[in-house]
Amino acid sequence: QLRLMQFLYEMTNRFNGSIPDTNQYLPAYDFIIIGSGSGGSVMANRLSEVKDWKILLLEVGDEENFLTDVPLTPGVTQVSRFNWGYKTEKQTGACTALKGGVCNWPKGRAVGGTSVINFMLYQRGHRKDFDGWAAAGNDGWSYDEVLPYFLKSEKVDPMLEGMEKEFHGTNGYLNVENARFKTPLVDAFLEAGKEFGYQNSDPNGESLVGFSRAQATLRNGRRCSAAKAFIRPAMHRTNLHISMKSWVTKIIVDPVTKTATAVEFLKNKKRYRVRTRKEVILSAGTIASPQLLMLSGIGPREHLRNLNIPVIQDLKVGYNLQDHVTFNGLDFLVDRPVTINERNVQNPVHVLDYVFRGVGPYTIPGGAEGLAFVKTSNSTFAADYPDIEIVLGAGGLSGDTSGTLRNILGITDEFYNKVYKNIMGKNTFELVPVLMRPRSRGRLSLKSTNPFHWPRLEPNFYTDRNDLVTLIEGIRLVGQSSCMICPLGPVSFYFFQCLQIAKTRRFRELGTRFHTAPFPGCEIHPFGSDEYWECCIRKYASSLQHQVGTCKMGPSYDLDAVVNPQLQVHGVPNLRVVDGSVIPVIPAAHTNAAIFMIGEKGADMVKEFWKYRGNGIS
Ligand SMILES: Cc1cc2nc3c(=O)[nH]c(=O)nc-3n(C[C@H](O)[C@H](O)[C@H](O)COP(=O)(O)OP(=O)(O)OC[C@H]3O[C@@H](n4cnc5c(N)ncnc54)[C@H](O)[C@@H]3O)c2cc1C
Repeated sequence: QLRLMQFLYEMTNRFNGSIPDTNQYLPAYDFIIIGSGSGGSVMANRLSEVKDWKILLLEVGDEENFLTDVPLTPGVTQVSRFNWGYKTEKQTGACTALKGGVCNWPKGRAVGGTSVINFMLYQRGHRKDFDGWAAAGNDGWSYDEVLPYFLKSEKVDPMLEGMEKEFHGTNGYLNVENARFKTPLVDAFLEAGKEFGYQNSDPNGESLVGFSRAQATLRNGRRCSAAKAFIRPAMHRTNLHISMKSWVTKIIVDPVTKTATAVEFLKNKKRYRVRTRKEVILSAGTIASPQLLMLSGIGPREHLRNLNIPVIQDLKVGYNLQDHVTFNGLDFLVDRPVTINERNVQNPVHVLDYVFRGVGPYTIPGGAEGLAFVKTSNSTFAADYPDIEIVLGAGGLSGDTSGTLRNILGITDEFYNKVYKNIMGKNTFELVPVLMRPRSRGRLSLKSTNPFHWPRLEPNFYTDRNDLVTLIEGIRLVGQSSCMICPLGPVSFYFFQCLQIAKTRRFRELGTRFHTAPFPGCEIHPFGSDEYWECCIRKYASSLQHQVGTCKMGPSYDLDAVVNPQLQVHGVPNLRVVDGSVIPVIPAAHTNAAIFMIGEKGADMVKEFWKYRGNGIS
């Protein structure tokens, strides 16, 4: 089956052409873009629209392949060369029972960056998220000001379920669809929402709160990565040079003028230095962008001095690290074969459906079928401002017979065998609560001056205890309620606290039961008590891989800011950062959509900036 898929992929590529990879460089380019992830790919496309500008795009990785295309199985890509494979430092209170006692932080290494290995969910966040950015002094970043850029990048499927039309774009490069298959679970999930008094909403519409089908970056049932969306349409422009397998080791900044002047990189063991006439655009992502800044002398003075790096600009690079934590492993058994597991999708009919028609279970993005944005009783936010997301996964951990999902999460075989072995291969699905508004902040710093060493990653999950309490509330919504008396009334949010999704009518009809095998190491606590869930979270909860914030955007009076609202590095002319690292506060959303938006807006800012300067837009 895989060979057939590969053959067809290669045929398609031969027809569409591979991305041209340059080995010949001009001495200078107008713009040098470092990293072709979601932010960098949009920049490469939009800046090369200006025919007079010469653009160089440098990327460590290479082209995606037929395996990365399959929406259902992104886990497979994480055991491939497409993953940087970062791991955090050991934390005292998080990921303690995962492999090596660390959290896995996969990141994409490819043209298209992390959008080549991610779970493809497309979702922007709440109006208040962006209004909050603007209120912190980031002029131009309020919801009303960023919405046009979300719409600009998007090409929505006109058949999108529950779509609020005015919140979707139709002429962009990035395709957004629902999966071309659904299990009965997603209808049960939407019905559960209604039973709780929630609307079935468009997760990118006016109100974020509610239950919905997942929207995803898919094109005709296949992954629509940043490379497919933004690089392929631009790859034959003569003013855009793309260089793959090119590892940037340093940005050259003049120590006197503090201006970014060139970029150094390594390709095929050869070292290159290429100059910029206008700007270096740093889009290497939340981990590599701050690392490169610090290696280039831009970062916290004391930290750089300790490593003998000459300090060019003292900025709080690497602070403000934020992420969404999530608790996997809440599996539910059902009597009927309505779930997706590795065994039942191997049916050749499903494979052929996917290969020839782009339909069937293989089109479900990462197995995620539904999303709910809800508010817990722990929240002090306004009623329409959710603090927990619940993702409906059409399969459970017990269906992970190959071990791929376990591997991503960093779950040990010992844990798996104790909790899931006796239900392995049975019909299960999972409900995954995600903490949407984390208050804990982590830090990224250098371990050495070697650009090929991973930096030190310290997420500091749950250092603000409120995060833990909210996540426990999230678990109670889906798994095990402690509520005895429901304060029934018009405010459905309170009512919701006392119910569990799996006990609603449609789920009951499917014969849904919560799998209650206790998690090893936590049996000492009464099952379902706060102490029990706290223990489970600290040992086994992991990340949804939404790390952002390490080159925080903020005005000049914000002492923690690294870039200004124009995305220019404070005090360093000709250097901008355009990727997830600039996000000041993580939105209540899967982060990719916001980063495409940042790319679109960043490109317009660059065009506007150079309009009235030499060799601007003609
Ligand atoms: C497993 C996983 C699942 C996810 N699922 C979702 C989801 O369902 N929905 C969602 O919205 N978000 C999801 N995300 C998050 C989302 O994909 C990322 O936030 C987003 O893609 C990051 O974009 P970026 O441009 O900031 O960085 P990236 O896309 O990571 O791009 C950075 C690029 O820079 C390159 N690079 C790094 N260092 C160098 C260097 N020194 N020289 C040259 N190039 C370099 C990298 O190889 C990479 O291509 C997921 C992430 C992961 C890891």
